[in-house]
Parts: sequence; C-alpha cells; structure tokens
Amino acid sequence: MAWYYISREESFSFPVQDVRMACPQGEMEKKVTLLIGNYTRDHPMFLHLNDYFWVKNRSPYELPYGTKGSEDILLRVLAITSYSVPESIQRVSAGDGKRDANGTGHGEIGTRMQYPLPHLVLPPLRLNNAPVHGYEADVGSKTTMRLFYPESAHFDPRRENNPDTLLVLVPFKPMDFQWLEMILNDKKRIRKGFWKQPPLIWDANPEQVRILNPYFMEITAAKLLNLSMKQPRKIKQKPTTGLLAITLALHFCDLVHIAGFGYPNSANKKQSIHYYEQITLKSMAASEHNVSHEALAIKRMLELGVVKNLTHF
Ligand SMILES: CC(=O)N[C@H]1[C@H]([C@H](O)[C@H](O)CO)O[C@](OP(=O)(O)OC[C@H]2O[C@@H](n3ccc(N)nc3=O)[C@H](O)[C@@H]2O)(C(=O)O)C[C@@H]1O
Ligand SMILES: CO[C@@H]1[C@H](O)[C@@H](O)[C@H](O[C@H]2[C@H](O)[C@@H](NC(C)=O)[C@H](OCc3ccccc3)O[C@@H]2CO)O[C@@H]1CO
Repeated sequence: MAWYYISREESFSFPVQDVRMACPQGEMEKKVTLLIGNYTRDHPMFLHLNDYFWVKNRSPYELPYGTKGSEDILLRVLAITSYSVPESIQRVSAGDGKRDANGTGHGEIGTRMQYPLPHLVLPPLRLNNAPVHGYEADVGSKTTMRLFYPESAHFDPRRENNPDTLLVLVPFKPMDFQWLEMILNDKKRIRKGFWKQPPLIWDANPEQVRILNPYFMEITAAKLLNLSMKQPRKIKQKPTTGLLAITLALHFCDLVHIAGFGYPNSANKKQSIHYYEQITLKSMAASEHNVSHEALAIKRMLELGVVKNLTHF
C-alpha cells in the first residue's frame, strides 16, 4: 500500500509504503541491533558545551572517532555555537513518537510527505556542498540539516540552505574546529592544514551551527565497516559522509529513506557521480574511502528493511 503526500512545490513521485505497516513500534530498533551490536539510542546528536567545562568521561579516541586531545578548542567553539536545538529536531532526538527521516545522499531529494499523526518528519538531511539553488525541481528546497566539514562547506551557505537549516560540522581533524573558531570569531585566518581551501568568509549564523557527536563516526567505522579505530598510518580508511548520515538517521528515526546513493561500476570512467558537477569516480582516488565495502553495508540495510531507497542503487 502506498501512503504518501508530496506537495506540488516539492514534486517528486516515488511510492512510500504506509509507515504504520512498514514500521511497528520497536521493530526498527530490533532490526538495527542486528546490524549494529550494542545499538543504543542514548547518545546525543551534537556535542554540548556543558560536557567540556569539566570532562568527566574522556573520549578514548582522537578525531574523527572521538574528541581526545581537542577538549580545549571544543570548549571555545561550543561556547560560540551553544544554542538550543530547534523544537522539531529536539523531539526527534528525545525519542518522542515515531520518527521518519529522509537521510539522503549527495543527490538528496527534498520531499514533504505527510503521515498520520503521531509522526515526526525530518526531511531532508543534505551533505557537503550539494546545491539546491537551480535544482529545486529534482532535489526540493527544504534542508533540515546539512552535514559538512570545512573543505566541503558551501561558499554561499545562505543561498543553498534555509534560514533555519542546521549546519552540522562533522569534525575530521583538529583544524576543523580551528576553522570554525576563525570564521565565527573573525580571527586571523590560517590557510595551512586543509587538504582543500575552505571558505575564509562564511556567512552563516552561529545559531545555526552545531558539531556532530563523533560517536556516530565511530559506530559507522567500527560497526558498519569493521574498521579498526587504531589504523596503521599506511592503511587509512574512513567512512563517507553519506554512510555516516545513514548511521546517524538510524539512531534517531524509525524510518529512513535514502536517495542519490550508489556509485557507478569502477570500470565506468565517464559517468558523473554528482547531479551538480561533471566529476567521475576518479576524483575519489585519494579519498580514503572504500565504496564497494560501503555498498555492501547499504545493501544489507536495504535487505533488512531499515533503510528504503528512493532512487536506483
Ligand atoms: C574529491 C573528494 O575528496 N571527494 C569527496 C567529497 C568532497 O570532499 C565533497 O563533495 C566536497 O567537495 O565528499 C564525499 O562525498 P560527496 O560529497 O561526493 O557525496 C556525499 C555522499 O553521498 C554518497 N554518494 C555520493 C555520490 C554517489 N554517486 N554515490 C553516493 O553514494 C556518499 O555516501 C557520499 O559520502 C564525502 O564527504 O563523503 C566523498 C568524496 O570522496
Ligand atoms: C569524509 O572524508 C572527506 C572526503 O571524502 C575525503 O576525500 C577527504 O580526504 C582527504 C583527507 O582527509 C586528507 N587527510 C588529512 C589528514 O587532511 C588527505 O590529505 C592529503 C592531502 C594533503 C594536502 C593536500 C592534498 C591532499 O586528503 C584527502 C583528500 O584527497 O577527507 C574529507 C574529510 O576531511
């Protein structure tokens, strides 16, 4: 049975199953436990200032899997970004009622679906610098949260987001916190330490900015990709932001739709991997990701039914 509503403004036709049938209470948690050992929904989505005044439980890992060694800079950046979480997201992260998210890949489709109450809909979560402006007909215009790191921050955040979009920094290295501090406190810019030049002027409201809890990166790496947290320098590998976003959504939502995920075959040297620019898989050569390994993880999620795909995979 299809149960969906899509507004004219955000038209994109795909069938969405009746979530009441697809997702009885607690069912999602049982399924996700098969995927993620010790699965718990107890971890906060964002880092909080209070936890850094006096660090009681020191993280065992450094970035990107923990905050070990970054406590001082975190205290400073959290002091400038400590605003309350919007009501809609607060209810999702507090576990109130059934939750549905369009946790989506680079080609995220923005949809506004309506379900019978009580449903909290959190659509959609976008990644990196994926644009909206000029692509609204295909990807929609609403962005609830955007995950990014300095090198993937959009140079014009106001154009590509809504005034209330939460801009969620995914920290990979201590310089990522330094960038945020420089930008938001208008301190002297440092250009070194980034693998690509991030914005030096970034017109975003600090009230919109949050820092993602690295716990979700740890779980993505350790549980979904079986990566060691202590990798020898030579075999560096890390999850993509997309897989991280799916993991995050699985911790806060009872139904997760993904769109735009899936890379072309490695022999396919011509197919573009983004809807907004002509770049191929080759661009990812130095990216430290294992996309075929990730594809297996996503296939397993689709098989288990914890994630629904809105596009071709
Ligand atoms: C050159 C390079 O480093 N490219 C990386 C880019 C780049 O840094 C940003 O776009 C900013 O320019 O970022 C990445 O990812 P990227 O920004 O390309 O895409 C976001 C996420 O969508 C999923 N994806 C994307 C394209 C595609 N054809 N299939 C997919 O499944 C992936 O899960 C991906 O994570 C990243 O952050 O993970 C991973 C990419 O490797
Ligand atoms: C989710 O990862 C993001 C992106 O998908 C990756 O491609 C990117 O990988 C970069 C990696 O993080 C860089 N490592 C460090 C420690 O900064 C690596 O650095 C090598 C380098 C240095 C200077 C100039 C060019 C390259 O470069 C990788 C990209 O080629 O990481 C993203 C998260 O930051």
